[in-house]
Order: sequence, then C-alpha cells, then structure tokens
Amino acid sequence: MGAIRVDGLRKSYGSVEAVAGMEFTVERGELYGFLGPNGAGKTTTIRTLTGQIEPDSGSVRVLGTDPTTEPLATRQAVGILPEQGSPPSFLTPREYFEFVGEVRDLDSERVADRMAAWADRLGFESKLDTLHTDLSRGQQQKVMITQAFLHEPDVVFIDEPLANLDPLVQEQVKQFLVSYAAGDNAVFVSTHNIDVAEEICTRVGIVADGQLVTERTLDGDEDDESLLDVFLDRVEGTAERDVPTPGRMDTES
Ligand SMILES: Nc1ncnc2c1ncn2[C@@H]1O[C@H](COP(=O)(O)OP(=O)(O)OP(=O)(O)O)[C@@H](O)[C@H]1O
Repeated sequence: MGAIRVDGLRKSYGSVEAVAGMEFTVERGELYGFLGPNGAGKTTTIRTLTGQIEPDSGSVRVLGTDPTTEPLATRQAVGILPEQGSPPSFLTPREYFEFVGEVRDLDSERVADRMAAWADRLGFESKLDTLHTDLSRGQQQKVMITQAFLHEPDVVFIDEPLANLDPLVQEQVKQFLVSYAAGDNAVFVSTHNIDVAEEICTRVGIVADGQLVTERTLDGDEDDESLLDVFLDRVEGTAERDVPTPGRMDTES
C-alpha cells in the first residue's frame, strides 16, 4: 500500500507553481531523504502530506488516510517536526509534553516515561522545568524532536532533524532515526545535508522545480557517483541552488 503515497500532486501559490506533478511512494521500514534546492517544493509537499494545506490536484495518502479530506486523522497518526518549528514560549518542556500527550491520547504515566527516556537520550533532563523562551535553539530542537516521537507514530515527517544540535547529539539522533525506521516505521526527512542523507537514508528522492527528478536507493552498493554529484547533475539549471559548490569548482579547474 505504501505508508506515504503522492500521485500527480500540484500546488500553486498565485502564479508560483510550487509543486508541479510530484510522484513518489515511501514504504514502512524506509528512512526516505527528500533533497532539493531552495524553493524546489519540499515544504509545500510536506505541508500537503500533513494536512496543513490542500493540493490543487493530485492525491496524497498517509497510512491510508487522506490528509486533504481527513486532516485530523492524518495528523493524529503521524509525527511532525516542522520547518523552523519551536515549542510554545510560555510552556516548559514538561508542560508541553503533557499537553502533547493529551492531544495524542496518551496516559500520563506513558508520557512521563517517554519524556524521561528522551530527556535522558538527548541530555535535557535539567531543562524539563525551564520555560522554552529560556532554552537555547538546540535545546528547543531537542524538545521538538521529542514531541514528534512521543506517541511513537508509524510515520514521521522531519524537516532538518539535526538543525542546531551539537555533534554528539547529532550522532544520537541519526542512530535513533535509523533504528526507528528499521522498526517498520516510515521516516521522511527533508534536508539540505547531503552527507547526512547519504549516511543514514535507505532511499532519497531529489526534487527540482516542484517535481521528483530522480530517486536513489542507498544500500551500500552504489556506483562511484556520490550523492552530491547526482544532486548537482539533477538540479543544474533549476531556479535556486543552495548547495555548497567546492565539488563543482574542482571539476571546473
Ligand atoms: N505561502 C506561500 N505563498 C507564496 N509562495 C509560496 C508560499 N510558500 C512557498 N511559496 C513558494 O513556493 C515555492 C516552493 O516553496 P517551498 O517552501 O515548498 O520550497 P522548499 O523546497 O521547501 O524550499 P527551502 O529548501 O528553501 O525550504 C517557492 O518558490 C516559494 O517561494
């Protein structure tokens, strides 16, 4: 069936065609990397998949639900770490997780156990009762990661999972994402970090100008072409590019 299905998705904002016929499927057990230059349509696709905006045409399905017609059912079933998301400034992490637990229909004991496990895993136990406004960006990101996984969803959408995290925590989050997907869940990661995608993803899709231009399975059996080279080849000439260019300069010199 596919945990995530996108068929012929189109979405414009006025005259800007943000998504122009997107197609892909993600199965359970996959850690799928969604790569593309700035403005390629990644966030618009994720916002459609999580019921935050409606497509102009095409169809999307998440765990068999239709985020367009039943957005609450979709959002109840999935975990979401949004782009530039931050926890409410007027709550502490503990209060926020208790609130998320209520929305997610988790009993308070379960919330307490999972909150303790995540605080221990990411090292923010001492901040559980500090207002978010007094946390660093990295500490807020740890809280956002925790809320996305608190109800142990079968599908998780994550935008830039490692933003603002120190290298030690980055390693822990990478390992966690790999093991979470391996536990028969679908983890969908939008990122500009090609090295990280190459390291942890089982498959990547490269997006340009609102369409999926190529997919690549990362099973350790790849040919010599690096993911960065594939990316640069496929996004050449598309509207905005935000990848570092040293590899390109090397080939030109
Ligand atoms: N709310 C909006 N109103 C008008 N145009 C928008 C809106 N959101 C996105 N766009 C436009 O749609 C296109 C796709 O944007 P989107 O945010 O989906 O790209 P992205 O791949 O997530 O980019 P980035 O990597 O920079 O986050 C861009 O041209 C953007 O300017």
